[in-house]
Amino acid sequence: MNEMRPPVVMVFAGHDPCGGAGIQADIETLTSLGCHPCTVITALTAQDTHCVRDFQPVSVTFMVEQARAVLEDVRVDAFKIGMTASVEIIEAIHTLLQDYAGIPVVFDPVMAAGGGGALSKENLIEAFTDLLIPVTTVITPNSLEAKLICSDADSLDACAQQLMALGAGYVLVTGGHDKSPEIINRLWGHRQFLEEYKQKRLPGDFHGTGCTLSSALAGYIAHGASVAGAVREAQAYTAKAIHNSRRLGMGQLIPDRLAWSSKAR
Ligand SMILES: Nc1ncnc2c1ncn2[C@@H]1O[C@H](COP(=O)(O)OP(=O)(O)O)[C@@H](O)[C@H]1O
Ligand SMILES: Cc1ncc(COP(=O)(O)O)c(N)n1
Repeated sequence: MNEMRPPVVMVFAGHDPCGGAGIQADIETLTSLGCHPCTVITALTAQDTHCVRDFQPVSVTFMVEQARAVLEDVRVDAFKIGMTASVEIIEAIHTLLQDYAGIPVVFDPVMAAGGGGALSKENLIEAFTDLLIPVTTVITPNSLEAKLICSDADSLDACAQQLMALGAGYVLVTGGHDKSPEIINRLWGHRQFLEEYKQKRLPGDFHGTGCTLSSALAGYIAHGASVAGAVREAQAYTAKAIHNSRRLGMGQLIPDRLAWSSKAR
């Protein structure tokens, strides 16, 4: 037996059968960073490398049963929340997290797929703001999600301040959707702007980049990194996965999240 215990991250997320986003992206990312993912499926989706065709949330009772079974057995070092699909599922995750306060929570407020297609049939914003953001350590909206959640804010800074006032410890707004030649990600924490990260935009459209970045962030935090340190490392990890993306279908490219750990590539 190996006595070394890897950091454990419990992920709440949906399944993407093309393997580019969702729970598979989370498993690949966390595993290649030396963490052990415990995965609670919130929804099944029918999607390809282009877009989402449909999805079905899982039974809430059964989702809670999945999570409780693991939480009563395994010590978890961080939570990551991705696709939540319904208000009912958000309520259940909120109730679960109440019993595990103090464990860092990385929340990627997924509402739609990057390539197109809703990943919820109802408006989740009120449930996000009332139930998940107050228990979040780091929220990772892309700039569109930040503006949707904070619809009355007139700048990204105002969005971030609003998210922190709701209870998020840190806000990382990602700029993958901005279409500028340079991608700018911005980090706020402790009610103030902390840092801006610029990187060259690689040509192409990529599937599951937000899932990869937020899982990597949860992984580094589970390893004990500070939030600012984890943000830097997670961006480097994501950049490498995107740089090594492969064309598997006719739509978006799929980042190679194993490129990090494999010397053969
Ligand atoms: N074309 C790209 N070139 C380089 N990095 C990218 C590219 N697209 C995304 N990324 C990286 O992945 C991160 C997350 O992607 P983004 O599209 O912002 O999130 P989401 O998938 O949640 O919409 C970006 O902040 C950036 O660091
Ligand atoms: C099951 C699932 N979860 C999340 C996303 C969003 O992915 P992205 O990282 O491209 O925003 C997705 N397309 N499918």
